[in-house]
Parts: sequence; structure tokens; C-alpha cells
Amino acid sequence: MVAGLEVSGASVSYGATLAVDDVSLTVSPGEVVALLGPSGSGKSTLLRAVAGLEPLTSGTVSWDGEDLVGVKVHKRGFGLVFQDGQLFPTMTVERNIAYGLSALPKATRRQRVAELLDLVGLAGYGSRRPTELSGGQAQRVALARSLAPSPRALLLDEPLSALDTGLRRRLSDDLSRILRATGTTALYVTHDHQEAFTVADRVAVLDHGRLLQLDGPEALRHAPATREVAAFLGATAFLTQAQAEALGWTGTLAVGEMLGVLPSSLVLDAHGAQLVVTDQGYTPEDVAVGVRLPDGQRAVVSSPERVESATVGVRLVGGAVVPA
Ligand SMILES: Nc1ncnc2c1ncn2[C@@H]1O[C@H](COP(=O)(O)OP(=O)(O)OP(=O)(O)O)[C@@H](O)[C@H]1O
Repeated sequence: MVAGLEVSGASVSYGATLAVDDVSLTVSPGEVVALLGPSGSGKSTLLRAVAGLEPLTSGTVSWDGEDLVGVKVHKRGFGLVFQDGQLFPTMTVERNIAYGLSALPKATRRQRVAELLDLVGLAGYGSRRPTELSGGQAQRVALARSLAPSPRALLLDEPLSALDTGLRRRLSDDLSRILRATGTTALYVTHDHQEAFTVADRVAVLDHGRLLQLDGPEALRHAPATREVAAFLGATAFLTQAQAEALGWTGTLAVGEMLGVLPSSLVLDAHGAQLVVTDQGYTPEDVAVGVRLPDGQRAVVSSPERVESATVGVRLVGGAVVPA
């Protein structure tokens, strides 16, 4: 028996669309697993199936070995957080958080609400209405409300995606801290790589309803299971040992392996291989310089400034090892 959440051979169809295709995964107690994938990859459908909001076409969802198929949403013991926290607009923040705590004596309830407000950094906001909160504050309240009844697991569907980028980064750090401080078991849907890698212990990469890989951030970065996963994580080119060495790489590939070139794999080096600059784009931190590799593939190197010449010297210092 596997403790925690176990999804086994789960499929969900909408008519002819197979939205989730034979997915199996486990989330151990206290673990946070992110479901990451492009739009339409089946992340939300899988989460909704775990929540009981979507029926499985086949497979099972269980908790501590107890089959949950047929168990109603509110009987599953999971907390849910959605993109728009769906707070009750006429209730104060305090009453929103206390919503699932009606069984507790009043004093205990108050104490629990105060604890949660403190946990999400909103002590003193209890008497406000949701309309008097910023988007980020509202999502913090939604999180506090879901955590209040101490659910056995939290299911979060793009909880930060309605927020602007800066706030999303800060809140994903906070979320990660809060989930760990409370030892919460969580399944977390996002299409944002950075958010997934910040919040989760392990990341499940989905595409076309299939689970491509489920691993820790380190393993995903350095050893993606397939070229498909590497490309999704940002690899733009795949090199043989000889091609990598020609760019200054000093590592060794085993037979049947290739090196995926990520944006962090190349550095500027005046004495390195001279490559044609194909395009340049500003990011808030740097200039992403597109270069043409000798075999015609495109890669990206980070530069502090715009490159004014037609070619630039680069050296390959790393990459993701993938099966050829
Ligand atoms: N209620 C529905 N009826 C019919 N098809 C649906 C329904 N919900 C989702 N789908 C289809 O199922 C597939 C998976 O959708 P899902 O919303 O799970 O993807 P997602 O990875 O969460 O995407 P996004 O990041 O855009 O929210 C898509 O092809 C989608 O069009």
C-alpha cells in the first residue's frame, strides 16, 4: 500500500478527446508535486479528476490505499485553490477563512483564523472584505481558507496565474514556504516552469494527456527522459559528442546519448567558437542572443549587452544529457 495520494492508470475523455491518457503518479505525505505542461496538456483535467470534479474513464485515484472513485468531492478531504480564489464577496476575510471550521468552538476557531492570517502574512486584515484586497492578498486568503480545516492534501489549479509576473515570483516563494511549514501534501497545476521548480519537490511534465516524466528539478534539468521533455524545458539544439567538443565542451556522452543545449549551456568567450548571430531579444535581466550552430541548429546565449558584430565567440559549458 502506498501512503498518500496514488493515481493509477488514470484516463479522462471528453467525447472523442482523450484529455488524460493513462497517467500514474504518487504524491507522498508532505510532498508537493507540480503538474507542468503546455496549454491543453491535461493538467487541470487530471487535477479535477483527483478532486472528484471529473469522472475517470479508467484507472483509480486513492488515498492511503482507499479507493476514492465514487467518493464525492467534499468527502475526499482535499482542499481546493483555483486561479480566482473564489472568496465569498460579502463575507469578511475572517469569515471566509473560518468557513470550513464551523464544527470548532468559537474561541478555537478564532485562534485558528488568526494563526492562518499570520501564516499567509495578512495579520490585521481579518475584517476586510474581498473587494478591499489586492489580487495577491485575495489568493493568500484563498490559500488560508483551504488550509484552515487541515485538509489531507491541497489541490491547486494555477493559483497565481491571474497575477502579474513580479508578484507571481514573490508569491510562489511564499507558497513554497507555507506548504513546507505546514507539511502540506499538494498537487499543483501550473504552466510556468519557474513556478513549478520553485514550489514543487517533484515536477510531472505532461503533454497531450500523457505523463512524460516525473522527477526532481535537478534530474529534470540535467537528465530529461526524452528530447521532448528537454525541448519543453528550453533545449533548442541537440549535439553529438563531436559537435559538443567543437564548441569547447569537456564532458563525455555515453553511446546513445546527446547533449541538449539550454540557454544556460553557452557562455560568451572571445576565444571560443565564432558563431553567426541570428537574432537578439531583450529580457529584464539580459539580452538573449540567438546563434547558428555549425550544423544549422539555433541556440541562445545570454549577453549583458547587445552584440554589435555579425558573429560572436561562445563556449559550451553544460547541457542536458538525453537519449539520442
Ligand atoms: N469540459 C470540457 N469539455 C471538452 N473538452 C475539454 C473540457 N475541458 C478540457 N477539455 C479538453 O481536454 C484537453 C485538456 O484540457 P485541460 O484544461 O486539462 O488542459 P490544461 O493543461 O489544464 O490547459 P491550460 O493550461 O490551458 O488550462 C484539451 O484538449 C481541452 O480542450
